[in-house]
Amino acid sequence: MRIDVVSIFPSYFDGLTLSLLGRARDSGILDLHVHDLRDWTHDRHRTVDDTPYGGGAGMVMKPEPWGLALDELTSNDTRPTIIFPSPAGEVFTQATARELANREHLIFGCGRYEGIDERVFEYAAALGEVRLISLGDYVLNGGEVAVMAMTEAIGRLIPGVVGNPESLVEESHEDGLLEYPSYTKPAVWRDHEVPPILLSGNHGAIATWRREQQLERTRARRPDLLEG
Ligand SMILES: NC(=S)c1ccno1
Repeated sequence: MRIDVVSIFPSYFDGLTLSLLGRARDSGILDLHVHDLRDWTHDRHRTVDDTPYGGGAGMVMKPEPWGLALDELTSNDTRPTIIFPSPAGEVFTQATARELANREHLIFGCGRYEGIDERVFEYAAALGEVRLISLGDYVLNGGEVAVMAMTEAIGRLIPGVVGNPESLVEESHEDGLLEYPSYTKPAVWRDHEVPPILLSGNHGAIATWRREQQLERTRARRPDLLEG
């Protein structure tokens, strides 16, 4: 999979050289490129924003640099998926991550200021599948943090990125429930004991207990996941 990220703060993504995704990039499993939107400006000040038509506070990202960036980044392929993090977008879930992990080419566009000129999304629709996606109902200062989160959630699902694919199965949201609690040595820590069932060696009983824990935690913390 190829991922292109466009931002006015490309150094935000230095963290994507570390750990699993860093190793996936080094091995060629993940072909990730981070770009500075200002590289597609042509004025002395490398301007990417201007005042909003209709008035209002703040600045809006100009369409021209985005148009040039998208033209260049989509020139070699069929129809990439072009994702813009936005509090006005669909909510990102594990199902979204699984869906997008099957794409060949993702382009992430990080908005800043009061957002990107709406015509960029209209223009991009002719170049690929456009998705406005939100991490949740809150506002960030820009899309970079959201792209870091989405890139990790998607990247870890790409075959070969995580050493043991089994570890991807029993995770929160993989089966629509929250994951069960995990424990490791010592069996007693500061008078806190590991649940005895986990020391029993009875794998059937352990599996049943873990499922019960998943349901109990989901009912308590995320009852919405059990509706419908
Ligand atoms: N909630 C999201 S993803 C966002 C992006 C920018 N501001 O909020």
